[in-house]
Amino acid sequence: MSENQQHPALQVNKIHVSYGRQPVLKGIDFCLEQGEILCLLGPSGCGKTTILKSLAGLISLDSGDIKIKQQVVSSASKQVAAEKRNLGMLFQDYALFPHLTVADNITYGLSKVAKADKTKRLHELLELVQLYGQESKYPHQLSGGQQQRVALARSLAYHPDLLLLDEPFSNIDNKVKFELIEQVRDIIKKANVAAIFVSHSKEEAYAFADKVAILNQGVLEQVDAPEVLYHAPKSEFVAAFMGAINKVTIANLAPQQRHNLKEELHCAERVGFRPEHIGVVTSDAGDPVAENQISAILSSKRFVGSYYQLKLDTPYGAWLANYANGADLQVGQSVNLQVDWHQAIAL
Ligand SMILES: Nc1ncnc2c1ncn2[C@@H]1O[C@H](COP(=O)(O)OP(=O)(O)OP(=O)(O)O)[C@@H](O)[C@H]1O
Repeated sequence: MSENQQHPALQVNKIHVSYGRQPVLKGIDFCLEQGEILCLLGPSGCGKTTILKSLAGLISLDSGDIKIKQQVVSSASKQVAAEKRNLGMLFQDYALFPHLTVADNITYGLSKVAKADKTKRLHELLELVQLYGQESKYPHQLSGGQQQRVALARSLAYHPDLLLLDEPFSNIDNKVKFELIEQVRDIIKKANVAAIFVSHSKEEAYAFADKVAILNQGVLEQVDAPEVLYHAPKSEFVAAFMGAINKVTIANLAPQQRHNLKEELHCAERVGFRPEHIGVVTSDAGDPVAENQISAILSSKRFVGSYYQLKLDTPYGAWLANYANGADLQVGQSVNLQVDWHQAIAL
């Protein structure tokens, strides 16, 4: 095993950061392997940009430390200058030089490299970001996605140890965004560089990141693969942040519902389940309710494309359900619900 594979590319150890007397990061702790992509995700003001600035060396720490490739770059007593951290950066506005060609933009940071090596690296990078043949063009002659790939090639030019991406897809048209995300992900994987990505969008995080770190008011709630965050959130905040969730207090559940819960949930106080885990059975008012079903009234419905999102008044409160045949349902009608309790999670 090589040196790089044995040690994480990045270690963030219990960092605390304040602006004046206001604590903003409260003990953030995570690691990243070489070639791994982590997304920082959370509501506005939770501290995503502050983490990125701490990694970039633009903000000093109150305590804790940051190591890049085993070297401490930030601690309460040490601050390696931003330009000495060997970081690549990619921002939402590409920040390409409009008067320079693609080739000159890409090699901008390689001024101290010998000409032959620079040309070799340029060709490798053009190949990597699939812009061969475009090297003499100027930024305004390229699409937004192509410009972002030029910016990415520039940020990878000097083999950074860590790539920082600050909302790089937010200015890209939705129609081509996910294609670009896939391309950028492929490029980062080929370059085998560790990358930290800040985003507001769950969908971008799902498509781009290997792991997602969910932040809440300066605290890291959970770091996991997107599927784990969605299906096995460790807190109610993460559960709700990752998508709609129906909540129930177990003590209120009828015994025939409660006994379908997984055994390990029997000692939880509250459980939640996703709207896709409710089956909807239409019924006529007055029809008997089957033992495993719950009767409810449809309070609203919303067409969201491949299904309808139903809002239901149930004996346990308002729930959401996803239902394909929503066109046939009338607001105000009674329906019976069958919850897949096996999918419920502790909150
Ligand atoms: N220079 C500053 N001085 C004082 N407080 C600041 C400063 N920059 C940010 N903050 C505060 O620190 C907290 C975290 O801000 P930060 O920009 O890291 O959040 P964020 O998660 O990136 O937010 P957004 O998603 O809106 O960009 C917020 O409460 C913000 O108001």
